[in-house]
Amino acid sequence: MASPAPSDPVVHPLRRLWAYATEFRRRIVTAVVATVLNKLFDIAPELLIGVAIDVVVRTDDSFVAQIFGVEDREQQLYVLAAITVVAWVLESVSQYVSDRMWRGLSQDLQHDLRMDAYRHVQDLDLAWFEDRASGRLLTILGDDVNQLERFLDVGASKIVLTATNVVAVGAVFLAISPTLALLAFVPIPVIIGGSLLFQRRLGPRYAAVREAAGRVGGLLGGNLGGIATIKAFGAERREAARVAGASAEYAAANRSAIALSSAFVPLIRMAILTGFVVTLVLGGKAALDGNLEVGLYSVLVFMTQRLLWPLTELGETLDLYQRGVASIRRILDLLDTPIGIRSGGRQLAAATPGAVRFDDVRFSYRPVPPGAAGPAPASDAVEDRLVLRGLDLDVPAGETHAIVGATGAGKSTVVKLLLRLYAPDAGTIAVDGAPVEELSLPSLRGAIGYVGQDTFLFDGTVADNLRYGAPDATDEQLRHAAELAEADAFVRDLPRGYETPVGERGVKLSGGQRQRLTIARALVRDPAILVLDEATSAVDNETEAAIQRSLLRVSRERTTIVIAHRLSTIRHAHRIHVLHEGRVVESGTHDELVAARGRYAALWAVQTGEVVGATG
Ligand SMILES: Nc1ncnc2c1ncn2[C@@H]1O[C@H](COP(=O)(O)OP(=O)(O)OP(=O)(O)O)[C@@H](O)[C@H]1O
Repeated sequence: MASPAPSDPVVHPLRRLWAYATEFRRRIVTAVVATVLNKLFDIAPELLIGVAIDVVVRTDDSFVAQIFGVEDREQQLYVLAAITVVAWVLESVSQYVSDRMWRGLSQDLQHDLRMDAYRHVQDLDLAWFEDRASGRLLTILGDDVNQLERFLDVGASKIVLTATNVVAVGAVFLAISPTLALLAFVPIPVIIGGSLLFQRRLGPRYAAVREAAGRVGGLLGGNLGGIATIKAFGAERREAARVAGASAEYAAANRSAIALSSAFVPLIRMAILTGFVVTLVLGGKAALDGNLEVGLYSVLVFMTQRLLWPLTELGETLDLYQRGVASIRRILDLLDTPIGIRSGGRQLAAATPGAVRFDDVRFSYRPVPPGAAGPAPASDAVEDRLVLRGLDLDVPAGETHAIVGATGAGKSTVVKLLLRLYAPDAGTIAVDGAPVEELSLPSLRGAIGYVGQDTFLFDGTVADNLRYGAPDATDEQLRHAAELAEADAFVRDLPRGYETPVGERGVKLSGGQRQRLTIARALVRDPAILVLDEATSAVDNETEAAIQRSLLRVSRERTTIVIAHRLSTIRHAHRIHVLHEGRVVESGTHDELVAARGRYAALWAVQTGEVVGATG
């Protein structure tokens, strides 16, 4: 979609949608025109009935006789029949066009909006996601987009139909009898006012229904995801009772909304009755007194029905409108969320050497927004929250460096900054001399093979998962990477080898198997920089030793950054950096650091069993 939606929340959501939907404007206008024509042809038969009565009553002085110059009554009726057929056909054609247009629009627009919103969400910063429940996002991308679809499918055309109806029928009334028009229109403000009142009172009840539906959904999602824990703790009955409670609340909320909404149409019917009776009696008297043509009288009686009946649907239409508008606002607000981390313009060469450098990098997960820092005390608070406080790191191309430190020291944060999952508050991070923010995100992330602590696999086959970062990789390349990650042997033993489905999040594999596949997945890309964050923590000692040997081989050809708690796994690194309180406090080879008798030496002593005690 070309033009961005105006981000001013004061602008009405429909105007924002209009601004967004540049490609659809012509179709929207066509749909509106078709709907207006459809309504006009739709009320034509009532007019024609009046004209027919006019023919019967006034014969050669009739309306048809005057306009078409046909004097014979039978011929006048043929003329009328011809006009009726034409009006009927045109009504059908315009209805077809109108339906096709609105339905087509609703499909295309909902598809575009959903995809734009989804793409936008994918580009948003990780920090943004951490502040939001994924359930709410799912609601916007799912329910809200569907709500917009329903509004365009049904609501928008109903609004146009109702408006056209009031204007066209009102014009007929005014032309025939201004006094009666006034009387027939009296119920309209009552109906509209009543509808709005109903809406206002129904609104909170519908909101409660949606809220309750959200709770049921959230509970079901959480329980199905944690089914193993539920079983392990024997909590099935308790959980079933919780779901039953939430489900009953949902039903109760719905019942309360239904009780009110069911009363709407009967009440509106009373208002219509008034209008109808007034037209019937007063119009009838005028006809009897000879002040109103019989044909016109019949038109008015039919028209009152025409005018007022569609208004019974006003409540439903307003409901669709309100829900649609609320959904449009939520979707467009999401689309207007600014992207913090944008792709740069520079490309890294495919065979970039992969030197990594951090210079005086400061970072906190909760940066104080500019201008919102407030007076002096804020700076202390910010200082407290800093995870990295002036980090320097120099990893020359092709070397293997390790980062160690206590849990929570900020080791994973360092590699997340390198991947630009977050942006530093100060300092620079560069790959081969290029600041990461100047690099295109795909080329930066494409140069890094990342194996995180979270061994996330997608619901697909082993081969699908291995190809995730390199869709064009050959079977041979997959096998080679799997061999390096000590995964090939167990994959071959799986029922369908590389074509075995791994299940949602890889649940059909063991923790160690998942970990080995995530390592293989990173190696398939043959990246210039390999980042291993606790990559072997879930495998047994034997497998770990085997993976170590393979990694030693692969790390010779590329820059490797390893984060590990088990120091035995990184003792051969070119350099080891000890992270403490947001800075590198010691750097050197294993032997140098042990000899220096500092923090690293203390950690090493604990792990080799020489000393038992706390370290940090
Ligand atoms: N997304 C986040 N939002 C807020 N704070 C975070 C977030 N991720 C990490 N932190 C905090 O930042 C600090 C550093 O976390 P980090 O994951 O980098 O530590 P680590 O050294 O890798 O720890 P571990 O060895 O346990 O993996 C911790 O205090 C942690 O609580």
